[in-house]
Amino acid sequence: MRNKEGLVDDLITSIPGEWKFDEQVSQHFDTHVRKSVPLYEEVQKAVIEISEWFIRDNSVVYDLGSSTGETISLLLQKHSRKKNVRFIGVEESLPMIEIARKKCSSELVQFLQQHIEEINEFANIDLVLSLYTLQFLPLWKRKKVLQRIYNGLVEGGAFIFVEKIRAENSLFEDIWNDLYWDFKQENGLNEQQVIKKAQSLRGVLIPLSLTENLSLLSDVGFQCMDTFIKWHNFAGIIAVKMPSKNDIEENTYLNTDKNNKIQQ
Ligand SMILES: C[S@@+](CC[C@H](N)C(=O)[O-])C[C@H]1O[C@@H](n2cnc3c(N)ncnc32)[C@H](O)[C@@H]1O
Repeated sequence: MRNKEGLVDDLITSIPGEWKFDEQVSQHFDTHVRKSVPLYEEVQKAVIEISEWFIRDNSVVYDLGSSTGETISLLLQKHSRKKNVRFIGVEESLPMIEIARKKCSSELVQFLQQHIEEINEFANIDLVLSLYTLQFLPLWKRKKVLQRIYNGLVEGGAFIFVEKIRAENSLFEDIWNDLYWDFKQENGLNEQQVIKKAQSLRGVLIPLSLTENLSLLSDVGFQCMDTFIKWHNFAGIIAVKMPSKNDIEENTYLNTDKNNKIQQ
């Protein structure tokens, strides 16, 4: 049975270790993701709500791994009254982008068919999102991408990402996995499909624990982070770029200078 193609959902097939977001997956992605990712809609809703704190007129927003454009279409609606907010979806799969372009037809939205790790520089960004996507990057690329995100954010800008995670302890790893498989079956996937999907993701989806994700963020410079959602082996994290110490010192100096002038 090894290396045999099998159904991972009623209309999606895959081979062990070869999960891909190809034409077939893209066509059925919006239904498949709701069957296989817990709290998918609640997470979208939470991210859209949090975005209010970071998006204003003229903001630039990136969605890394934008798939069928679900998040960007919700952001477009939410911020429609603001002026000139630009949304950039980065996505390697062309079939995904074709669906996303139909869902989000607005001159404010741009979808780039590109590998996230090939974006060498982000600049002056207010908000970067990456939902269920960094987990697909090999570990050695993940930190580089996070560093570029941190460098490209304006001070006060945020990075929000959601990932499948490993438990901190093997006891919980067992419980979370069993509950996750129950969740999938309660949503209509059968046992064979659940096993086939797990096989197809081998070596493709590489989760880190919550602590490992937080320490990667801290390694690249983020000092202000929190978890905004957690369901067993899934977590949503927000990290905000704070002004650097040098900038604070510079501001203090400027303020002191200003104060001196006022006193003179
Ligand atoms: C699970 S889906 C993301 C779901 C989407 N963010 C949402 O909330 O509906 C992962 C997406 O990331 C894309 N992707 C994976 N690795 C990528 C990479 N290195 N560069 C660009 N896109 C990537 C896949 O093609 C896929 O569409």
